[in-house]
Amino acid sequence: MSYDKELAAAKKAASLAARLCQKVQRAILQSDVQSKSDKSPVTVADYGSQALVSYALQRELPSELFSMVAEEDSEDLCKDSAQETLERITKLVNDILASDGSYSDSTLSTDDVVKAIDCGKSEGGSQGRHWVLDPIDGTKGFLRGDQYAIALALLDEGKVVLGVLACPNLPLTCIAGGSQHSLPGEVGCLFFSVVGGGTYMHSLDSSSAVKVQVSSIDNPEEASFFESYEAAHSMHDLSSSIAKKLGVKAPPVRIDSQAKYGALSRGDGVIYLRFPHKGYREKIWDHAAGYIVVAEAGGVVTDAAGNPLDFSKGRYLDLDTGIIVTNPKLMPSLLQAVRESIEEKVSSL
Ligand SMILES: Nc1ncnc2c1ncn2[C@@H]1O[C@H](COP(=O)(O)O)[C@@H](OP(=O)(O)O)[C@H]1O
Ligand SMILES: [Mg+2]
Ligand SMILES: [Mg+2]
Ligand SMILES: [Mg+2]
Repeated sequence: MSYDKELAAAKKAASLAARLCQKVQRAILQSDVQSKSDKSPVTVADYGSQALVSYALQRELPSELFSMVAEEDSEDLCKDSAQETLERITKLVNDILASDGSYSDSTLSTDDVVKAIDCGKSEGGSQGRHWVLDPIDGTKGFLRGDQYAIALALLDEGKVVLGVLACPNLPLTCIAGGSQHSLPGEVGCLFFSVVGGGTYMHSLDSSSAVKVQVSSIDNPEEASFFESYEAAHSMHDLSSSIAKKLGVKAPPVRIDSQAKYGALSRGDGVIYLRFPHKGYREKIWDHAAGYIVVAEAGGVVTDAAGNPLDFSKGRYLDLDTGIIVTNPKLMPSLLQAVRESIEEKVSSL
């Protein structure tokens, strides 16, 4: 099956959203940031990005039934106290569309923006097609001026068939061994994959793509690994014990967001370890696009027990303890190190 028009629509939608995020990140205001009910941050750019992607996908693919599973909703925006914020988001969305020259026949009202955001309330599942969107993955990184991603994927009958990952602050050249702060040189990458078609990357400012592949390193001593910058999102002590067992020598490369999947897909590092603290449930939008970008570049993504990720169960991923990513050669020894480290952690409690 061809997903050409869906891919073109997804790339356009994610690129527009990336432009909005870049504009906000350059001049973030205190009033642009709110706290959600789970205490996590959300900004005008998260909402604006979600509205833009939703709107652009529906304009680009008018004949398709539209279903989207996305992180944000308009509940907090529809409170009286948020009217100004909603107006600011609406202006941002219209400004980006105007500067791009897209859809010049229409200007969005605040109601249109709320509707576009709330198109993301689908439950997903194993039947039909569903877009999966994280409008800003790594909002904490975005607020620090570090890495973040606009992550958009398409589920078809429960399988991820397409993914686009826009990473506005990711250098075009290798980041392993360095920090996530932008090195001199060009930043802003867009990764895209369609099932069976490989993974490609280009600069956010051009469309000339190169095919990327995960690293083929099979000696852990030469491997470097990625993990969350935020210790609250992943247990750094557990990943350190796994890395030690494997014989990894390099220190962890800590960066925010699914930019980790993008960087791994082009061989910047060989391993990504994610072990949330007890009780956390992973959402599909935090992994769908990253998963296919890595899988189509030849990598393997599983839970801590080695099971493939199942995106067909609704808004959450049901999985065993954590997510691990590497190339096929390293996976068996990584799984063993994970198993042993988890057993040691459990027996020390
Ligand atoms: N306690 C927690 N444990 C694990 N992940 C968490 C978490 N709290 C938030 N997250 C998720 O971690 C994502 C960021 O991942 P990373 O640590 O790789 O940058 C967040 O995405 P958002 O920024 O889209 O909300 C959020 O979904
Ligand atoms: Mg969030
Ligand atoms: Mg996220
Ligand atoms: Mg997000």
